[in-house]
Amino acid sequence: MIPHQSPVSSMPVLESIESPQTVPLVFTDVNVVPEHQGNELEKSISSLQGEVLGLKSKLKLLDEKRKEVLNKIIDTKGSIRVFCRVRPFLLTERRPIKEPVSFGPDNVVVNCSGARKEFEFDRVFHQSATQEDVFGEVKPILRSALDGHNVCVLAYGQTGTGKTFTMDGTEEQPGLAPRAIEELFSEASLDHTHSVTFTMSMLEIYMGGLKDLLSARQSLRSYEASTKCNLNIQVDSKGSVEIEGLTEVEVTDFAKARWWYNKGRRVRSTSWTNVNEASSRSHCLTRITISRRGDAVGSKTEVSKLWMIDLGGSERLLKTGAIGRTLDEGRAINLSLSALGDVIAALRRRKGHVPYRNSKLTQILKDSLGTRSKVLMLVHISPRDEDVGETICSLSFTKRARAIESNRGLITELQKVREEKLSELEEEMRETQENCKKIRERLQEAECLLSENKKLLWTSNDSYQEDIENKVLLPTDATLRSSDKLVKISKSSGFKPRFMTSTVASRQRQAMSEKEINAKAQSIRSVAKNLTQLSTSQSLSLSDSRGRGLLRRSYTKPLQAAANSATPETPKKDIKDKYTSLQKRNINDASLPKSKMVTSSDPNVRAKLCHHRRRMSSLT
Ligand SMILES: Nc1ncnc2c1ncn2[C@@H]1O[C@H](COP(=O)(O)OP(=O)(O)OP(=O)(O)O)[C@@H](O)[C@H]1O
Repeated sequence: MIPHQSPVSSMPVLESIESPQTVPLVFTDVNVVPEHQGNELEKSISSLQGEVLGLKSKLKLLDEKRKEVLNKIIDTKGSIRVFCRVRPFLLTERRPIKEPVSFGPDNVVVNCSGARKEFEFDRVFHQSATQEDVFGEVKPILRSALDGHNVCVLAYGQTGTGKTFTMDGTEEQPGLAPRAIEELFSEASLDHTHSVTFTMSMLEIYMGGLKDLLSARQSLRSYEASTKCNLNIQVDSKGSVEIEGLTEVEVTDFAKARWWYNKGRRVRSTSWTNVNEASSRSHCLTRITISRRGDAVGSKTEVSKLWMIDLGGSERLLKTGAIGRTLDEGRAINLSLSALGDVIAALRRRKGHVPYRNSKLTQILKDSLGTRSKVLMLVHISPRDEDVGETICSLSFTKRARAIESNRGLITELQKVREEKLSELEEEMRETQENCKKIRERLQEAECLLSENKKLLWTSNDSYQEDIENKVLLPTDATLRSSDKLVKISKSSGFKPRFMTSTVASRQRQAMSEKEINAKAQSIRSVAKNLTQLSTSQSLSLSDSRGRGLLRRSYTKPLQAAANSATPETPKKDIKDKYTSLQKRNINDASLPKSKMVTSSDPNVRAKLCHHRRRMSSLT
């Protein structure tokens, strides 16, 4: 392995041959990179390349292991996990003397008309639980999505119990969806063996129809627009579900994803009900499609989906005071929730026939609610005594889902074995992740060093080539004095290896281009000077960025001063006259390149000139 040192510092030989004189001396080459250095660089590069390859394959193996262990953990815990979140009392709500709902870490007890009902969950989030606490439980399942599994996170519950709060959150307390998207990007950025891309879609199931929330048409925010949506649900031969015509946007970073997500949320249908001021009247589905491809040649692309679903409120229609369309919306929501319950019940009984076709919701989720996928359901309940009836309904619904993987029937002995297995797996997972982290860090270092060394080698080869081409061979003391082609230079004179300094040819080229720039800048200056006296609304374009740089340096202050002095009191006619005469001069000035001609915001004038869009202010 190559020692960790910067490429420039990989020249200890220079230090060791210091002269014993009072002024310490170091030596460097003049004409060419010493052969031994070039060889060292090449050796270092090939060794680093080997190391990078080795680390990548190690990382791949560890990643496979991590995937396997995570899968085992999720399977042991249950591929359908059900959590319960209890909403805190709102400021407007009266707190009862005896609260009807009490909870432990993994159970909820509801007291209703003297009867006591108990429900078990994988975890219960109390009123004081933060968004971060909830996200902590969702995180591992996101890793599964990146590993190629379809994942479904569903927020279920009565209207006004906090489903939207959990999924979307607020600016200060972001919910699961934005946190999950951010986590996906951060995890993907750590993956050195795969390239990962994300696309995003959002849709709403409203009154039994599908509404594309990211479509340009939806900005109309009208009901009519939604009914015009024509999205068909298709299932391919592999059982993968696709929605024909659904807008899918590629999101390259978290900021973009967040922007699209907020756009979709704004379009969602909400209306006022007795229970919630901005009640969601539909199921809102956000889909992140993850495409993951290995770096190795011939690697296949794995595609998986992460669904984040804010279900419409399950509700007793009379209680919400719904009439007219709101009543219809409530009915549609309840129908599809009941279809979802049926699907889950069928999966639980492992029945051959699963009634996916009974609602759009279950049709869409067909490939994400099955055996190979991971499901996380968050049931939301209200702490109020007025809501006890709905609370029991919601808890009973999720009890069906949980029963698919329920451990209730297991005897204590078996449960103990399961717990032990889980803690072993979790320990294995921690170790694997730790190893992955170490290898990733070393890989990053090696890749960085490799690219620096390559750059160095490339620069030195390039300089060498230039010198040969121009037949410039400087006679030096060094060539005479030393067989290893070194020359004395003072240490204090800012030592640089030969291959890091400019060559004669490049210096000549630089001098020539500077001359050219100066000439161009001279003509530009005269134009700019006149121009700034006119108006700041007029524009100038320079095709030569180097000239622009020069102009910027020399004219920043005068231009600003001129712009400031071009006060609103300056008579417009005067400006126009001056400007027109200047234009005539410039148009006739053949020496002035077209791209440097002056243009005006006046359309009549502009027609005669080149099309320049850059504003004067952009040059300052
Ligand atoms: N955990 C919580 N902490 C603080 N406020 C909450 C919490 N959960 C919900 N709320 C508040 O309760 C109100 C209702 O929540 P939200 O709109 O999320 O309910 P919902 O279940 O999505 O309702 P609907 O089904 O009608 O859309 C909101 O004002 C929300 O801010």
